Amino acid sequence: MSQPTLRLNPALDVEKYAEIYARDGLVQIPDVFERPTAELISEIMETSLPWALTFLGEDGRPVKIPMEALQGAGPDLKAQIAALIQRSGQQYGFIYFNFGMVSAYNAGEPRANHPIHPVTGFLMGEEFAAFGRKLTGDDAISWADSQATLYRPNDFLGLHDDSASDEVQRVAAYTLGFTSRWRSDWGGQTLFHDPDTGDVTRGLIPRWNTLTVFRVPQLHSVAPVAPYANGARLSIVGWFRRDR
Ligand SMILES: O=C(O)CCC(=O)C(=O)O
Ligand SMILES: [Fe+2]
Repeated sequence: MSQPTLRLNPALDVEKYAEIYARDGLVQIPDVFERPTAELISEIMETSLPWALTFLGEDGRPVKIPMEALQGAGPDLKAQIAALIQRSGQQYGFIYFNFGMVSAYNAGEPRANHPIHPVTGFLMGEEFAAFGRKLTGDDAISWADSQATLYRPNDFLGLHDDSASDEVQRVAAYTLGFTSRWRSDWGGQTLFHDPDTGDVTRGLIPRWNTLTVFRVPQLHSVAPVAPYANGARLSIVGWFRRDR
């Protein structure tokens, strides 16, 4: 069977979406890939990524625990997670599964010919950067980084604004949704917060084959996935960047 071409859906009306981005600093683009391409990426995410549980550690750095190590994990991990949840009420915190696509791509892991690498390469490449420039109007965008994320019931990403640093210069955040079935009371929405009132100005349900792009810095979070959610929230997330 021949592989579908990795490219954005040629039918996308980028000018139309650029107007929305300029007006709102946030735009959602459905059918971002042609269906066979989206199905291929979905299948890779559902079946073959070596996920690691990641959460913000006490020292402010992410802790990462490979999925297979979780089976045998004992009370120590449970205590670490309980402490993270406790801290997240006072300060920034998160817990979800991830797979760092760019570092894996550069290191040839989990193996050199893993099917996710062409996806990472596509997102790092010129077609996606050019799309980012056209969409945001920022000509300095030179590439996009990426990580795959999986949220189970109770996973969350606390309030933050994606502020850039000198080494990591973020123009806009993007998420590529690959959640195929979601109920609107299952949580997991990407939430945008009014900094003055705390009201949620937008709450975007997890979707499939949908690209969301938003200007940063901008306050946002991922709502905790409901304990009774019957599924996982899958996406690829990253930033259009101007460093490099
Ligand atoms: O998954 C999302 O909807 C947002 C992710 C995000 O905000 C981040 O990774 O910084
Ligand atoms: Fe973010």
